[in-house]
Amino acid sequence: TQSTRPQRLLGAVQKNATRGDPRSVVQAIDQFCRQKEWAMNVGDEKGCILDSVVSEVNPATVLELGTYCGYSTVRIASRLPPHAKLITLEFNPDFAVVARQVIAWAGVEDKVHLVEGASGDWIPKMTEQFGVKTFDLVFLDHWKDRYLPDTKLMEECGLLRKGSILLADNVICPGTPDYLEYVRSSARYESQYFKSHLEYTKVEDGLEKSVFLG
Ligand SMILES: CNc1ncnc2c1ncn2[C@@H]1O[C@H](/C=C/CNC(=O)c2cc(-c3ccc(F)cc3)cc(O)c2O)[C@@H](O)[C@H]1O
Ligand SMILES: [Mg+2]
Repeated sequence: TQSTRPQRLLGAVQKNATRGDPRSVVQAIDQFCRQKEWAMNVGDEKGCILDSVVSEVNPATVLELGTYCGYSTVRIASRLPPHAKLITLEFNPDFAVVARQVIAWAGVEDKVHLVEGASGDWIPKMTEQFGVKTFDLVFLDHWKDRYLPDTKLMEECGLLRKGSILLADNVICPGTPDYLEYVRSSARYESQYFKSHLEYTKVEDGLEKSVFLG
C-alpha cells in the first residue's frame, strides 16, 4: 500500500539522522522538505526564531498545539532546561504515530508528553491531568481558525499567567486574521511580529510573539 508523506519524512529521518542527535533530525527533515517533498513544518528559517524565543523564555512548561510530524517538538524540546516539560497535542493518530518515532529518534522523549486528542478537549484538562498550573510558553501551529478560540479557552482555564508567551506560526500564510487582530488590539497582550518566510519557500510569512499581561 502507498506510504504517506509523514511516513516518507520519518523514513528520511531514520535513514539520514543520527539517533539521539536532535540537530541531525531537524536537518534531515529540512533536507527532505527542500529536496523531496514540501511539508508544513515550521522549517529552518522560522525555526531559528522559534529557537531564540525558547532560549530567551527558558520555559519550565510548554504547550504545543499541533504536533504534526514532531519537527518543532524536537526543536523546542532540545532547548529546554532539565526537568522542563513540553506537552504537545495532536488529534490525527497517523501523524501522532510518526511524531512519536521522530521524537524518539531525536532522543528527547523524556521532555515530551505527546497527547493524542483535540486541543478543545484537552486544554480544560491540563491542570487535573498533568498538574500544570500555567504555561510559560505556548506554540500555536494547528488549524489556523482555532488559534483564537483556543487562546480564549486557555485564558478562561487560567493557563496563562502574567508574562506567559504565545508564539504563533503562519500569521501571514495561510494567515490567522482574527487571532492577529485579537492579540494586537487587546490590552491584555503585548504583541510583536517576526517577519520571515513560509517554510522552504520565498513567500512571506511570520511568527507573532504575544506576551500575556494578566
Ligand atoms: C483543533 N484542535 C486540534 N487539536 C489537536 N491537533 C490538531 C488540531 N487542529 C489541527 N491539529 C493537528 O495540527 C496539524 C495541523 C496544522 C495546520 N497547519 C497548516 O495548515 C499549515 C499550512 C501551511 C501552508 C501554507 C501554504 C500553503 F500553500 C499550504 C499550506 C503552512 C503551515 O506552517 C501550517 O502550519 C495537524 O497535524 C493536525 O492533525
Ligand atoms: Mg505552521
